[in-house]
This record gives sequence, structure tokens and C-alpha cells, in this order.
Amino acid sequence: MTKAACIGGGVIGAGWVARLLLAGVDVDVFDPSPEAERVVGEVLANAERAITRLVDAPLPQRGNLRFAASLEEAVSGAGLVQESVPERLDLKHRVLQAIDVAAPADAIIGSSTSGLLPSDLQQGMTHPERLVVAHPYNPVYLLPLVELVGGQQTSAETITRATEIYLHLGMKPVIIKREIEAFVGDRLLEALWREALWLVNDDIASVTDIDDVIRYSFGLRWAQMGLFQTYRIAGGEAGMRHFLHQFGPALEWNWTKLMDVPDLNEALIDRIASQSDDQAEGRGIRELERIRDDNLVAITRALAAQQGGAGWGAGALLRQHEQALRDGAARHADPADLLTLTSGNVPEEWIDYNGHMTEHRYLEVFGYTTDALLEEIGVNADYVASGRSYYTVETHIMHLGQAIAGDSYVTTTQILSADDKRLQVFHSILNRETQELLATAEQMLLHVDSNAAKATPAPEAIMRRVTELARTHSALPRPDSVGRHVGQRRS
Ligand SMILES: NC(=O)C1=CN([C@@H]2O[C@H](COP(=O)(O)OP(=O)(O)OC[C@H]3O[C@@H](n4cnc5c(N)ncnc54)[C@H](O)[C@@H]3O)[C@@H](O)[C@H]2O)C=CC1
Ligand SMILES: C[N+](C)(C)CC(=O)CC(=O)[O-]
Repeated sequence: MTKAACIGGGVIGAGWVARLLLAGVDVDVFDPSPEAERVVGEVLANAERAITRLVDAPLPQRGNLRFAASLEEAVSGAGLVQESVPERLDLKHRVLQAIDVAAPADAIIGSSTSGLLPSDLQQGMTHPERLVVAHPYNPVYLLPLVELVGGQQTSAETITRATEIYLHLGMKPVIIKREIEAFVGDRLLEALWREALWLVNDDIASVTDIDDVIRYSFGLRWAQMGLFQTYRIAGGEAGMRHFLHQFGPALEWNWTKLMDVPDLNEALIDRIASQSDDQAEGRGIRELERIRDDNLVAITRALAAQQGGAGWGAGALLRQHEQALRDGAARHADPADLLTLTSGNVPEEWIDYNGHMTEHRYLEVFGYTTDALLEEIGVNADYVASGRSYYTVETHIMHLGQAIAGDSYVTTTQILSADDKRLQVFHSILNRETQELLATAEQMLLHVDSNAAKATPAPEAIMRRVTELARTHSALPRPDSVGRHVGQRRS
């Protein structure tokens, strides 16, 4: 899918716009609000900042963003239409029916609704089989879950195609077996939310106290193990059965208000809102979003480092997504030419106090390029797991040009020499538009037995590909700076 449409560009619509654009998909937005362009722009800036901190792989070239003058213009040519208008059934009906008429026949229509039944949303549509609830979590660009809920008329093909689309966006689609109001996540959240409102209403705890109870305890647990696995462990060595026998009876005690809802009168709204203002300590929404995003990035990265680097939960998903990004990075593997292995955009975060890309980011890009080269010659995750790999033992970087935020770059690679243990390569980073040479790196890599931590000959299958590339690259001009060392004068 190369183009999507987002109908509604508020909190959730803007989050979808960011997730899609940063996955390289062009997005047309329709939102009649005069504020929509500003909101989407601000959310996108925060999203780009977060994603470049999160993902250790070359991001695809950002998709093009366009604000359409009408819903019909926005959905034209879209493979996915994501509806995120306010939670009112009458409005959703009007919008979904208009999308249904104007969108391409094979477009998937995803609704972001938090709780409306897809069968209700489908009423009045000519092609209801392509509508699926695709319920995300805020911030859409960082939290991977999307609950997929089909209605009575949703086709199995729609669920399959939607799953593929959201997977491609780095998300975790969970297909809900049967439609139910509020699906799974919001059922759980509503129960907690209701109890929290009662606790403030009954003056048992303040807004801050309740948030502290969550974030210093079970909030930390939930990001990594959810509810059931956490309670299994809480059952001790006897596990879940013991846990249920011990704590099951408490469910009958008077611990919750169950389905009662506190009267959200003006006095209670004032109390909650003013306690929430105090808690924010003057920070604006965008600032709070950035704090939230930095924390989520740190948590997800920590999860990605678990299980020997394979990741756990949302961290494992991140690792898989990074691998997919590397595999999909613009690759040009014609052996008679330089290898074009990676490409991306320079994010704001990479800019230093001199106003241009800071030095260690060049090494990062060269590192990705080396990873892509290794994939190219067959050194993939399975190969590394077999106890063999290449280690970089020397790098010489030359900084030749400047890259500023938003610049599009591409890397090229030339194999300079190779034998069964050594691989000498020359990478370049170029500005994709102007082709200006920004930096080069000459590297020496050694093929190693990682368990013995010593150099060992690469097997024939790897050497065949390396030798083929090295032979054809030997016909290319040898870069002037090969073999230069720091401080050496040009002759
Ligand atoms: N805010 C949240 O935490 C979450 C919300 N959702 C769901 O996402 C949907 C949108 O919610 P929010 O983004 O929070 O609301 P919002 O109020 O922030 O944004 C709604 C946007 O829709 C626009 N809009 C209104 N009428 C429109 C029309 N006819 N065509 C196009 N755009 C129109 C509005 O101008 C506004 O920008 C709802 O269904 C909600 O249940 C889902 C997950 C989380
Ligand atoms: C409050 N809400 C029901 C709109 C929340 C959601 O739907 C999901 C979320 O992000 O918490």
C-alpha cells in the first residue's frame, strides 16, 4: 500500500497520520477543522522525534502529507481509509457512507472507534464487507496494538488484508473473536477508570495518589507481562491454580463498585480537573506528550534488549519491525555497480549545536550499512545464531559535507578487498537529492567464530557471494581516500 487516507485529524487521526507517514506511506487527510493542519503538524513533529529515538534501523523515506479539500479527494486512490471522527454513531454513519461511495473498490476501511459495534457502523454501507474496526491506542505512532473487530458483514478477506497492512506499519493486530462493545482493551480500562473516579468522588485518594499507585506498581508490571502471567507468578510455585483458589473468593467481597458510575456533576468534574491541573505543574499538552513518548521509547527499548537481544513483548515486535525495515531498505544489488544498501531521512534528533548531523550518527548510518551488506552476503540472524559472524575491527570516517534535519540520504558500498577472513569495504553517504558526498567510511571486518572469539575462515557459500562482488567492484575506480589516515596531507 503506497497511499492512505485519514478522515479526522484530531488526537487519534493525527497519530495515524504520523504512523503511516513514518512507514513511508503517502497520506491525504480530510478534517474540516481550521486547527487540523496545526494539530497534525505538531503531533507529527513529536512522533518523528520519538520514532527516530526508538527504531534502530533505517526508516523509509517519509511519505507525502497532503490536506485534502474534501473527503472524496482524500480517499481517492487510497489502499486504506482510516476513519477517526468523533465517537457519535450518526456522524460515523454519515462519514463511513461517504467513504464507501468515494473510496476505491478494493480499499480497506478501518474505523478507530473505541467501542461502537462494527455491525452498527456497517449499516447503510454498499460494501460493508470491507469495514473493520481497527482500534488503536494513544499515541498511535508508539503503541503497537490495534484491535481488529469484524462486524456481521465484514469478510474474512478484509480481516486478512487489514492484518497485513497494520503489521506492515509495525503494529500488533489482535483479532477479537466476536464483536462486543468496547472490545477488550477498553472493557478493562473502563473498569479501572470507573473505580478511579469513585475513589476521587469518595475522597479516598487524589488524582495524583491514584496515578502514583498505578505507576509505582502494577503499571510497571503490565508493560512486560500483562495480567494473567503476572498473577501466575503471584501464585508462587503453585502458579495460577493456587492464585485463583487464594484470591478468587475476594472477587465476591465488596472491593469494587462494579457497574455503578459516579455522577459526573460539575463539582466532581471541577475537583478532578483542578487536581489534574496541579499534577501537570504548568506543563502543556505537547510537553507532556514528549515526556510520555520518551518514557515509552525507553521502556520499549529496554524490552527490546531482553532475551539476548531478541526482545520481549512489545520489544520483540520492535526487533522484528527493525529487521523488516532493513530488509525493505532501498537495495540495489547489481554486482556490476556500487551496492546501494540503505536510505533514510535525517531526523531532528540527529542535529547538534552546530546545526548539522552530529558525528556519531554517521557511524550509526555506516553501521546499518554494514549490517545490510552482511545480510546481502548471507550473514543473517540464523547465521549469527550458528555462532559465526563478522566483527568490525577498524573504521576510518571522513566528514566531507553537511546534512541538516529532513535531508534525505542514501548509502553506497564498494568492496575493496576480501579473503576468507577479511573484508575491506568503503561506504559513502550521499545526499539523495543533490548526490553531494557527505561522508565516507573505510572499514575492516573479520569473519569470526563468536564462541571462540577468534577469526576463522568464512564458509564457501558466503565467500562465493563476497568474491563475486569483490571481483566486479575491482573494476570500479578506487576512491582517492582509501588508506588515508588522520592528519595525512593530500598528495
Ligand atoms: N482519544 C483517544 O484516546 C482515543 C480515541 N479513539 C477513537 O478515535 C476517534 C477519534 O477520537 P479523537 O481523535 O480522540 O477525537 P478528536 O476530537 O481529537 O478528533 C476528531 C477529529 O475529527 C474531526 N471531524 C469532525 N467531523 C468530521 C468529518 N465529518 N470529517 C472529517 N473529520 C471530522 C474533528 O475536526 C477532529 O479534528 C473516536 O472514534 C475515538 O473513540 C480511539 C482510541 C483512543
Ligand atoms: C478513552 N478511550 C476510550 C478513548 C481510550 C481508548 O479507546 C484507548 C486508549 O488509548 O486508551
